[in-house]
Amino acid sequence: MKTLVTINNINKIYQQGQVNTHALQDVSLQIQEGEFIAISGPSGCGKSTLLSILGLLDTASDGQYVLADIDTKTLNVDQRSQVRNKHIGYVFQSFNLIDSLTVFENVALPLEHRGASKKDIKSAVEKQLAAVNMTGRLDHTPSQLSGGQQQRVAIARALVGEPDLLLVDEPTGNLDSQNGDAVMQLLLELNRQGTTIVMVTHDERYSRMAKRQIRLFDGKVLVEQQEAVA
Ligand SMILES: Nc1ncnc2c1ncn2[C@@H]1O[C@H](COP(=O)(O)OP(=O)(O)OP(=O)(O)O)[C@@H](O)[C@H]1O
Repeated sequence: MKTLVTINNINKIYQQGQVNTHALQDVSLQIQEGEFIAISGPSGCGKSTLLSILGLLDTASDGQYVLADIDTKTLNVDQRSQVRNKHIGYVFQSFNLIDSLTVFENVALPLEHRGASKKDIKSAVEKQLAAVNMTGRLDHTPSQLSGGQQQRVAIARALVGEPDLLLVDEPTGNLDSQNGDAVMQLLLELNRQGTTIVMVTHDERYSRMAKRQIRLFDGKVLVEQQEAVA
């Protein structure tokens, strides 16, 4: 299996006035293609910080992050957003869909940023919405959808550019248990089809479904468990 992510001794220190918060302390991690990793741990332990660094939404204070053989330290701002657009899909707890756009337009956004043709956008968006079982809602706006449906559209948007890595932050956090279960089943199915997933979750039930579980505590990796390969 190919290594997709290597992080070595990542530290993240937030500075706010006189106060320094050491949110991540010497975290090292390798992610292979095809893995499904759940990151859990108590509130404030650094889960979202780690995910934002993996997603190139934030930078580490020090340490190394290599994504798809690219040393991210060498990237300027434009290159970072290009690498993010090409290699990463990000799903937020609060969906982050744009309500003035339709479902189709929301999912099309990453491809429009890449300058893809209208024809390619149409076929990729329709394929992705079918994969999350949201065909038939193309012209709705997000506010006309249930929370579970909005999260499925957000997953379609994250996957439409065929990223190498899907990062999901508390994907079920704003959903009732039925919709949460459905989103989790969708993520498991996407992983079975080959998508590499890193998911932050508070929910033990969901973290146990991942093949590999990482527990953070006070910004450090506390325990790591991996499902035995039969
Ligand atoms: N922008 C910021 N500025 C200052 N401190 C921050 C910032 N973001 C996070 N922190 C601090 O860094 C630590 C880790 O925060 P983080 O959001 O990564 O935790 P978390 O495990 O995702 O928490 P939760 O489960 O509550 O979402 C916390 O102490 C938090 O207060």
